[in-house]
Parts: sequence; C-alpha cells; structure tokens
Amino acid sequence: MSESTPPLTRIIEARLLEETPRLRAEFGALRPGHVRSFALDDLFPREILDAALAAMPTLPGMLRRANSKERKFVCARLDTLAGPVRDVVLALNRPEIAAAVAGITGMSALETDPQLYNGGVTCMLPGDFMCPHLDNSHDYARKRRREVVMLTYLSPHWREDYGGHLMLWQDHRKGALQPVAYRSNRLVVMETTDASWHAVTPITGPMPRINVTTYFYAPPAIRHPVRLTRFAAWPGQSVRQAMFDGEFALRSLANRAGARRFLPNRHVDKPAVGA
Ligand SMILES: O=C(O)CCC(=O)C(=O)O
Ligand SMILES: [Fe+2]
Repeated sequence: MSESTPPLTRIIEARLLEETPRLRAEFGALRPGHVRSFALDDLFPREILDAALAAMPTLPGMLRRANSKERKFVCARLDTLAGPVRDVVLALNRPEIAAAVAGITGMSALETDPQLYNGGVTCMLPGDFMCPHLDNSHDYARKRRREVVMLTYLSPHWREDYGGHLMLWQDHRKGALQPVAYRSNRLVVMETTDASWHAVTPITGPMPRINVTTYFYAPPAIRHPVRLTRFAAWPGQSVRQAMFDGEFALRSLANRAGARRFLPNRHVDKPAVGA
C-alpha cells in the first residue's frame, strides 16, 4: 500500500483482506458449469454510503440505454460526477483493490483501467432489466483481456422482492442458474469468461437500483481473441433469441470490417484517473 492510497481505498482493501479466506472459498476453483463469483457485504461505513447516495447524478445527466436487450442509465463521464460519487468510483478502481481481488480469485495479476471503459455509475429504474449476456472481453484499446467485473451495489433498503438480482449461468441454454441477490452496500466480483452469462432481473420495486461497475484486466502479454458484448433472450423466448443472434452477427461483421474506427466512442473523452 503506497502513501498516495486514498483513505476510502484503504477501507475497501481492509474489508477484502479481512474476509479473504471466506471469499476465496466462495469464489472457488474452476468447475464445469459454474461461474465463479463472490459477494462481500457491509463494504462502506454508513456515512460514506449516505454521502455517495446523496450526491448521485440526476437522470438527465446520464445516458439512457433502452432497447429490447437492456434498459438502464449509465454515466460515461467521470468529470461530471459529484465529489463523493467520484471518490467511490476512483477508490474502487485502484491497484490495491485489484491486488486484493487477485489474492482472492487466484489470478496472478490484475490491472486497473485508467479509462474506466464501460465502467462507472449505472442506474436502473422500475421496469429496467438486462437480458442474459456476455460482456465484451477487452479494454478499449483491445490490448488487455477483462478478467473480472466488480459490481458495487449501493441503493439503500433494497428488498428481495424488488427484483434487480444478478443471475449467472455458465451456459445460458444448459447450465444451472446461480442467483446473486442485489443488496445495499454489497460488492460482487464475477469472472468474465467466454461462458460467464449473466443478467439483471427486472426491477419490480419502487426505487432506482444503483451500481458502480469496475473492471480488472490481465496484463497485455496474455493474448485472447476479442469477443463483443453478446445478448441472449431469457429461456423460452425463441423469437427474441433469433433477433439477438441476427443483431450479433451483423455487429460482428461490422467489427471485422473495421466499422469501429468510424463510430464515436463515448468513453475516451473521460479524463484519466488521477488527472
Ligand atoms: O448491475 C449488475 O448487477 C450487472 C451489470 C452488468 O452485467 C453489465 O453492466 O454488463
Ligand atoms: Fe454484464
């Protein structure tokens, strides 16, 4: 831990380190048909959580993604976040936290992403959801493979019957479902492999579901084919499945043809961490 470690990072790191043996057992070893994950509760002291919740961006300041695959608000610009929220985002995206997560998951080295590509604050409203999907596999430059996603759940007083739970499947068509409950002040780490399908069940409660997303990456020397984000329908929805498969095939084709170079990127305009 260096001199410049933010105090909030020290708090999160301490929580991870004090529960490492339990979390290591929960994450477990590679097993066919299983997505490895762990959940850590009571992450932040009450006053830090309250300050962050009170300073959340308003919905007009966020970007709406609403289609048949997902419905959510995301904040793509770190510099628009109020201090207490930015502090939380930055405290999580630190090498000390990546190292603690590496110690739990057994991954040899995990790196942070100064661009916070696809990361930051997400807000889902009643009725919002994310269909089963595989996240895309790399950082923005496609130099480093994503190893884990870290989800920090913040909304207070969440009840089980409010929905918004994370569902994991090793293979969305065959594997057994592994539910991970959305709970206030809970941190969830999940491996991001070619088979770690996951979804967020529709929000049925009366309040927004707030989450901070952080990704950790393997060092660039570890090569792996690029995978784009891929959605699947909920089991039994065959028409929607065909639609999603068609859309994925088109997107993959456009990607191979190099279309990405001509598309605007909503993430690179974020200031680097510490800048
Ligand atoms: O919010 C969650 O629990 C998961 C979010 C997710 O899977 C994503 O943003 O790709
Ligand atoms: Fe995801």
